[in-house]
Amino acid sequence: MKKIAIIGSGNIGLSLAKGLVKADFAKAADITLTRRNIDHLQSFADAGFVVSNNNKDAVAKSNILILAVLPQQLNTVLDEIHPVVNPAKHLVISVISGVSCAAVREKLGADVEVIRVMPNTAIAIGQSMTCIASDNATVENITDVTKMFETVGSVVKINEDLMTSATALCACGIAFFLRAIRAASQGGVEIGFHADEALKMAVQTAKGAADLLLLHGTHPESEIDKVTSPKGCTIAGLNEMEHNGFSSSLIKGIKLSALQAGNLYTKAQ
Ligand SMILES: NC(=O)C1=CN([C@@H]2O[C@H](COP(=O)(O)OP(=O)(O)OC[C@H]3O[C@@H](n4cnc5c(N)ncnc54)[C@H](OP(=O)(O)O)[C@@H]3O)[C@@H](O)[C@H]2O)C=CC1
Ligand SMILES: O=C(O)[C@@H]1CCC=N1
Repeated sequence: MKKIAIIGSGNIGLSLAKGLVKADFAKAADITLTRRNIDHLQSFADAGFVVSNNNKDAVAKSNILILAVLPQQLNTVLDEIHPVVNPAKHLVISVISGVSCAAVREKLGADVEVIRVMPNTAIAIGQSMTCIASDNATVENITDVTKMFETVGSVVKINEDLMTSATALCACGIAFFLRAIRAASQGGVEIGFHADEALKMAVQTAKGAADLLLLHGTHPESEIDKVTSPKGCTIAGLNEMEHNGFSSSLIKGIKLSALQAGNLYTKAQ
C-alpha cells in the first residue's frame, strides 16, 4: 500500500498531489500534505487529502517521502525528519532544484535511497515533462518511480549532472512558453482581436504547434517550412523576430536559468 507524504505542499507539491489523484495513482486519503501554514490547505483537506503541519508524523506514516520545499528551507526540514527516516521503509524523492542526492543523504543517512525528480506544473493535468536521476537507488525503485511519474506525463531518465539543465528546460520552461503565448496574444490585440479571443487563438495555435511535433515526430524547422510560403507573410514576421533576437533570447534565458538552478542550494547555505 502506497502512503505518500509531500513535505512542503506549495506550488509544485500540490500540482503533483492533484496529478497523482487525477491519474488514479493514489487516493487523496493516502497522501499527506505538509506545510507550516495549513490554513492554506483547507480546500485540499475538503477534497480528502490528509493535511498536517507535523513533518515527523507525516514521514512516520508514509513510505514514499517527497521533498518539495524551497532549497533554502531544506536543511531545517532534513534535520527535523532525520530521526524518523528509516532506510528500510522510506524511499525519498526530491523535486528540489540544485540539491544533489548526496546532499540529501548527508543529512538523512548514507543508507537512504534518494531519487531526484524534476517535474513541471503541468503535472497537475497529467502533462508533465519529468526528468529522473539517482546515484544510489535500486533499479526496482527507479522503475517504480518512473512508472509513478509516467502516470502524470512523460519521463526521461538522465544523469544527475544534467538535473539543473533539466530544471531550466522543462520546469522553468513552462513559464517561458507561457510568456511566449502571452506575447503572441498581445500581438493579436494590436492587430484587431479582443484580448480573450486573441488569447484563445494563441493558446490553441501553440498547442497545435506542439502536437504537430509530438504526433509527426518531426523537427520544428520541417514544420516551419510548410508554413513559410515564398515571399509570404510568415517568413517576413519570423525573420523580423529573429532580427530582434527571438531564438537568441530563449537560448540565453535557458542558459541563465540553468546556471541559477545550479547555485540555488549553495547560495542558500
Ligand atoms: N514551482 C515549480 O514549477 C517547480 C518547483 N520545483 C522545486 O520545488 C520546490 C518547491 O517549489 P515551489 O512549490 O515553487 O515553492 P513554494 O514556495 O510554492 O512551496 C514550498 C512549500 O514549502 C512549505 N514549507 C516551507 N518550510 C516548510 C517546513 N519546514 N515544513 C513543511 N513545509 C514547509 C511552504 O509553506 P509554509 O510556508 O506554509 O510552510 C510552501 O508551501 C523548490 O525546491 C523548487 O526548486 C521543481 C520543479 C518545478
Ligand atoms: O523558479 C524556480 O526556482 C523553480 C525551480 C523550477 C521551477 N521553479
